[in-house]
Amino acid sequence: MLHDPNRIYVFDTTLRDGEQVPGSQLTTPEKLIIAEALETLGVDVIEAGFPISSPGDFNSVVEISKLVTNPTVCALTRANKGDIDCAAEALKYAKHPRIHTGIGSSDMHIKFKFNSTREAILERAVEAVKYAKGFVEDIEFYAEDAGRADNEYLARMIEAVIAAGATVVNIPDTNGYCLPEQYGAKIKYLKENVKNIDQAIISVHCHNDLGLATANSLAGLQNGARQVECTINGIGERAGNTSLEEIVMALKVHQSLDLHTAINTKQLYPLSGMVSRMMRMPVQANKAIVGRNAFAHSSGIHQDGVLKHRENYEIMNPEDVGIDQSEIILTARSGRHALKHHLVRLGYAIDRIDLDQVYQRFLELADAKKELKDDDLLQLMGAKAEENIRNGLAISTLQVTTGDQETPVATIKISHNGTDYAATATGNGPVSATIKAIEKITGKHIEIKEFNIHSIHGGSDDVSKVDMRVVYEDKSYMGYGFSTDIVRASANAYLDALNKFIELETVNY
Ligand SMILES: CC(=O)SCCNC(=O)CCNC(=O)[C@H](O)C(C)(C)COP(=O)(O)OP(=O)(O)OC[C@H]1O[C@@H](n2cnc3c(N)ncnc32)[C@H](O)[C@@H]1OP(=O)(O)O
Ligand SMILES: CC(C)C(=O)C(=O)O
Repeated sequence: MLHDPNRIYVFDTTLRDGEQVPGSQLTTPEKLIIAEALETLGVDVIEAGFPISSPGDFNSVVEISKLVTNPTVCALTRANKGDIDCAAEALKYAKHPRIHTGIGSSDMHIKFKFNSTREAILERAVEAVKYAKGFVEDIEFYAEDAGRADNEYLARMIEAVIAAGATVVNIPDTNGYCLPEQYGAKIKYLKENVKNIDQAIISVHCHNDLGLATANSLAGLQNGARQVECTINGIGERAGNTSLEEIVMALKVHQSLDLHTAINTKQLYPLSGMVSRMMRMPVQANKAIVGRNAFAHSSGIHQDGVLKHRENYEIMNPEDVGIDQSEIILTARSGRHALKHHLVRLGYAIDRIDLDQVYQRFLELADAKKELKDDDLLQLMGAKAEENIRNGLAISTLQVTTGDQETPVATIKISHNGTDYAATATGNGPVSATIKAIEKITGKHIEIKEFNIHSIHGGSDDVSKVDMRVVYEDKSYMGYGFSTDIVRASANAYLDALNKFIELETVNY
């Protein structure tokens, strides 16, 4: 029945089981956006809803059926005629419709949910499949709570529903009860003991109550299941479902399993963000594959390892899941390699930096601030330029007079190797006077190509950040400066750029 015996069909139930999460209900237009993205992702089946549950859900199944082309559109029902009639009606525009019907299979459910017997429930299961078969060809049967069901009874039920026309048989671990070995053994048992099992695809549908949903689904696939039911970000009833991104990437990373899906993995991260925003379900930072920290390294030994060879600490390429690149986060646990990496990225000539000196001051700031961003580093480098950058130029004093009735004049003292060098210049404003005074000291013609002033937090007493791009001998250099005084911030930015290229022996004092 399957063309490729190693192909795993991905059945996405974000819009049905995922949407059962309290507070995550979606409108039909929102569901359509997600359904379209799921089609682009390459899922094989979209479980679009439970049509009998509400007019809104019915309408969503209708609209998704009209919208998508390639994936099968599936609608959930209980094992009764009313639900099945309603699902069939909702699916009437689907190019590939599937009805997903079923009933409890564990003694717990049979006794305490249905107050019934094994035989009576088996009969209802068969009747439901036969009835659904009257509407569509593709019928999936779910044996709810199969994780806790007796295997021998479960096998009888599965054999009977396949004989009645089920094309897919879903073996849900509804309560996330099983251990991977137990769940794998259950699928193996069905493969070996259901006579007509080759006439249907076995599907795994695992919940995450013990954090084992992905492991259990994998165990099921390794034992012969060929469809996996999952949700984006693993959302779903209680602790959630198998996470689509985890199962897909586990199969991709472990090529030796020789099982593959048709998922375009580069869509995983963008879709995770879309679902999280629309369903108001934040993704935990350490969530595998799509969490904020999944490709972020913050401790020095790991950062050094990643910078030397990414695979030292990454088993996947972030680009494969749609994340641009791994991140090296600067914290007090970072080492010199990570610090150096960021300084080089920001344009500092590392051979001119006293790294040990900068590192000590970096640690003090990181202990206080937890995580350092680019602006923190730039400020750190600008604040004590002379100590940070070997033979760097730094402002000792700056005196500026300006006003609308007088020509702006700047007198600046720049220190170098413990000696101050002074110059005075006029300009058409206080910044231009200051830059000209610095030019007099260096004796270089340096063109300023870009010059931006930002306030960091807002407010007139704020710290200003200046970024400046200068060109010298046909090369561009960025400089950054910080100060509560915008003239001084501008001078700091200019000197920061100069410190990246100017040869100090040639400075014209
Ligand atoms: C494991 C899962 O995730 S299953 C899917 C769960 N999702 C949902 O329940 C969301 C949608 N549900 C709903 O909108 C509503 O529960 C409805 C419309 C389905 C039913 O609403 P109500 O008719 O008011 O019944 P209610 O939900 O209170 O109780 C469920 C009834 O369905 C029966 N039932 C439960 N599962 C099945 C089944 N698979 N097949 C047949 N009957 C079932 C229960 O025994 C109970 O019947 P009873 O009234 O004879 O005791
Ligand atoms: C309806 C079935 C497939 C289900 O969601 C479960 O058993 O968890």
